Amino acid sequence: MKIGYLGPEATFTDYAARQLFHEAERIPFVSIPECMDAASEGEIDAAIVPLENSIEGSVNLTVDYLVHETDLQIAGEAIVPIRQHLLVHEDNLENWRNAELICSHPHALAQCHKFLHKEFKGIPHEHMASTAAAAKFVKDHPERNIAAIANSLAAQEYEGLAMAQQNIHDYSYNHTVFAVLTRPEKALHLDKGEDFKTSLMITLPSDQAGALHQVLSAFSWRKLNLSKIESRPMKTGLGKYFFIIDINFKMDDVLIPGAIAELEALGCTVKMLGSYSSRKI
Ligand SMILES: O=C(O)C(=O)Cc1ccccc1
Repeated sequence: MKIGYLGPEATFTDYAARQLFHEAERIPFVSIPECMDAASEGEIDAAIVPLENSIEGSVNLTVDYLVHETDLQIAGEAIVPIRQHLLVHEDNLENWRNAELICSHPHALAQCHKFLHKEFKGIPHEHMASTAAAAKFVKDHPERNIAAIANSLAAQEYEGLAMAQQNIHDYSYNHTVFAVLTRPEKALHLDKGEDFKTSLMITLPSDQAGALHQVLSAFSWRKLNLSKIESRPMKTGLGKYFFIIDINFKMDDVLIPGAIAELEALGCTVKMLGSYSSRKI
């Protein structure tokens, strides 16, 4: 089995992939869209990508690409604790406080905002495609006093890096949800998690007073508990949004199909994004 992930080696996504698929061939991709395209085109069996973070919220690139650009479905999710560290080239270890540039994935930089504000006020940040891409960049440029924010796996994998500061994330409860995405027809066996979820993308009929209220009541009177409701721009004009709704319930024959039929009768369009189990790793 071939599993694609946001690379290079030693990203948090790679860590999630290693935990979820012990035997699989893991293939790194330089960006989330490239990884998802490879899954859509059948080059890989599944794509693992970050979906949501407890500090920063949804990974919009993943959500938008999933909804607008692919027909992939969520086959499972894994919740991973995130610990961020400051990595420098070992030649610069003594001098890490004078680093002239801090690079990482935008979410990692945001998760360490207080630390960066305290230790590196006024020092520029450079956004990279992933934390491990930043770690590799620092490893490849020993002549520059620069630092990466990345995980301990990256500190081990990229020889020449040293951990200047450990656990620099601002909040101890820092978790990311990684999604396993597959083509709809692909049956993928994943170890069952503790919880089940069903995710829907819903667009409301335009200019109808109380439409969102009616949508929510379709779930409410069926006692379908929602764990997320989020709006994202349709990208077709200002003020046009769709909703992502997560139901804490596995797809069944009665309740969820009934709710979907009710929403469609209200004039909503509904797209199933997946019904899957959620695991903590
Ligand atoms: O960049 C990585 O390592 C990723 O896997 C994406 C990410 C970035 C920050 C927190 C969690 C996941």
